[in-house]
Amino acid sequence: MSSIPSFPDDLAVQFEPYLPSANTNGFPSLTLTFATSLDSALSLGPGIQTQLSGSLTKAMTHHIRTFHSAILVGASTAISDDPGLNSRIQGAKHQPIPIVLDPNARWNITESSRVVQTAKERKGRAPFILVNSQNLDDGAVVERKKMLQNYGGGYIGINVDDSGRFKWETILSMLKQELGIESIMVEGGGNVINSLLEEEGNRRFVDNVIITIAPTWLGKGGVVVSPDRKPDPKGQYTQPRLKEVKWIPMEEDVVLCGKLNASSTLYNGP
Ligand SMILES: NC(=O)c1ccc[n+]([C@@H]2O[C@H](COP(=O)([O-])OP(=O)(O)OC[C@H]3O[C@@H](n4cnc5c(N)ncnc54)[C@H](O)[C@@H]3O)[C@@H](O)[C@H]2O)c1
Ligand SMILES: Nc1nc(=O)c(N)c(NC[C@H](O)[C@H](O)[C@H](O)COP(=O)(O)O)[nH]1
Repeated sequence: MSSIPSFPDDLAVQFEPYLPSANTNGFPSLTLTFATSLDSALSLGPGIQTQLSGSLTKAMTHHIRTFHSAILVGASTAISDDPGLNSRIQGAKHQPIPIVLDPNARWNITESSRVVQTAKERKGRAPFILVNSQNLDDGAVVERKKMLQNYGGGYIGINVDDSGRFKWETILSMLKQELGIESIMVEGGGNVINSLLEEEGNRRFVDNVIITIAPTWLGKGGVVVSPDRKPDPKGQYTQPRLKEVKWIPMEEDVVLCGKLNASSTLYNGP
């Protein structure tokens, strides 16, 4: 994996207000970062890795990774992209811990997975994979866990809810308590991003948002960012709308920065 040229200082300074800061809600600071097309697609389809960022916005992503204790993706992204989940920016001073949400232990991570190779070469950290607690004793999980522990990673069991998912509240407090994680950069995919943008118990856990918008349409069938409108018990939908918005043009892309946790706009429906 080749190294990415450093991110220019005059651009880096523009992102400072959107970097993690100590959170008052007791959870790690959460940054949502992804690249999207003009039709809100992350990729051409499930399982298809699709390059959207240009070279400068790619460098921006790797620069931002160095400010986070952890980087988090869903199992389908891990399976389709075989990601490194490290920062490949020249002179990276800090590497985030990779976290993968994989309740059903679908990801067959091996010694030759890129993230493990990266950890072996000390260019990044070994991942922690979050599985449904019931799958911790599964033979394949036990083997993979042993392999990951050699490099400082592992598997962590979490109980799932009725829909087979982890609650974000549980994920975030567990990561803080067990791994000492203070900030998390969530990169995708669609399933993970949409669930974070939906309300959980009347709240959302996203603090900062940094979205790269590329000048292209991926067409129907793509993996799209479009959360379900989940009404609260009074039937109201709280529309997530960014505050303190900044648009930063970068070569052919534009990067949208904003904050989500300030009070959101109420949408009363048609
Ligand atoms: N453009 C980008 O910035 C970007 C970023 C990441 C991924 N991608 C692309 O997105 C696609 C994958 O997205 P996707 O939506 O298919 O899958 P995903 O990566 O969001 O993974 C979904 C899986 O993650 C797990 N998961 C998610 N939320 C969970 C929760 N709350 N509790 C427990 N488990 C949970 C489940 O196993 C679920 O099936 C790929 O094509 C990938 O290349 C693009
Ligand atoms: N910023 C950005 N621009 C893109 O054009 C694109 N396709 C991604 N995709 C994100 C990516 O799919 C997941 O975050 C990875 O899976 C991480 O992969 P690496 O660690 O870089 O190897 N991200």
